[in-house]
Amino acid sequence: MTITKNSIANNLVQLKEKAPLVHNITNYVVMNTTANALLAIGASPVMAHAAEEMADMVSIASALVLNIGTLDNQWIEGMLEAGKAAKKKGIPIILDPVGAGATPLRTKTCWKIIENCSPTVIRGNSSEIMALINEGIKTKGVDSTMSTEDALTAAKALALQINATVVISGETDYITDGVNTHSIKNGHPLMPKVTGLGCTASALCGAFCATNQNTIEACTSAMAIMGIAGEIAARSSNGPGTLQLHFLDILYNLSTTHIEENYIYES
Ligand SMILES: Nc1ncnc2c1ncn2[C@@H]1O[C@H](COP(=O)(O)OP(=O)(O)OP(=O)(O)O)[C@@H](O)[C@H]1O
Ligand SMILES: Cc1ncsc1CCO
Ligand SMILES: [Mg+2]
Repeated sequence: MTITKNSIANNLVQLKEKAPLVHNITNYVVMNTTANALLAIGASPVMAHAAEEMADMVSIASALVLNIGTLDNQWIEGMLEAGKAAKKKGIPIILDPVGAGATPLRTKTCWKIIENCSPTVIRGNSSEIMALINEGIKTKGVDSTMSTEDALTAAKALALQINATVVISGETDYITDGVNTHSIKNGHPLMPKVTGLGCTASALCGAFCATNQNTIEACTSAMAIMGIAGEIAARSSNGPGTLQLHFLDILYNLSTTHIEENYIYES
């Protein structure tokens, strides 16, 4: 099945109409930029991680994003509490496996979350996704050293193994449930020079999944909009600093025409 420009544009309209509350347990580096990106797209962000308030916060949220970027034991406890509550409530859970493959704690924690909370979506870069199913892969901190083409076989296997949608970001983004795969060729090489745009992509997957139960279409919409906004923002940016600012403004102002004129998709 093809995911058309029209469905991307409709998903964006639907998101803005519903303005879903997205609960994020995310890292210190990106909390501010992620919250701003969610506001710019039309969602409502909250960042909260205390285990004691997870059930209450999840009870009012429409999606949960678990990002292990600056994890510690208390945060892991909060993520598991939130994940279990979200599963019980039936809202989508997005896992961002930041730095999986860089240290054993990160890879082990991802699997603990997968086993206890069965996430709806995993969104990571190529090294992180490969490391989840191959212990031999070493991630360079939080950055990828591989192409998304290299990681696609691993992504499909992971998706089938855990019954989730897997999204790999990079020059080409792939969105797969193990059987059907969609690819987005939008984006700009300056994007990985801004920290946390991957974390933003995961949060946008959360916002789109909150308002569209077709997970693969929701994630394709999120990745297309990330890429289109990044590409347009890069046209007026001299480097990562201005790109970060322009990205937020373009995200806020993104129109159906922007999507129609720039969407680059392959199935
Ligand atoms: N070489 C590239 N060309 C075009 N777009 C890119 C490129 N690399 C990354 N992107 C885009 O940048 C965004 C972030 O993806 P990236 O793979 O850098 O995430 P990440 O490694 O998890 O980042 P972070 O950990 O800093 O959050 C995605 O929307 C992706 O499509
Ligand atoms: C740089 C960095 N380190 C831990 S989390 C993070 C943000 C991008 O993933
Ligand atoms: Mg990342």
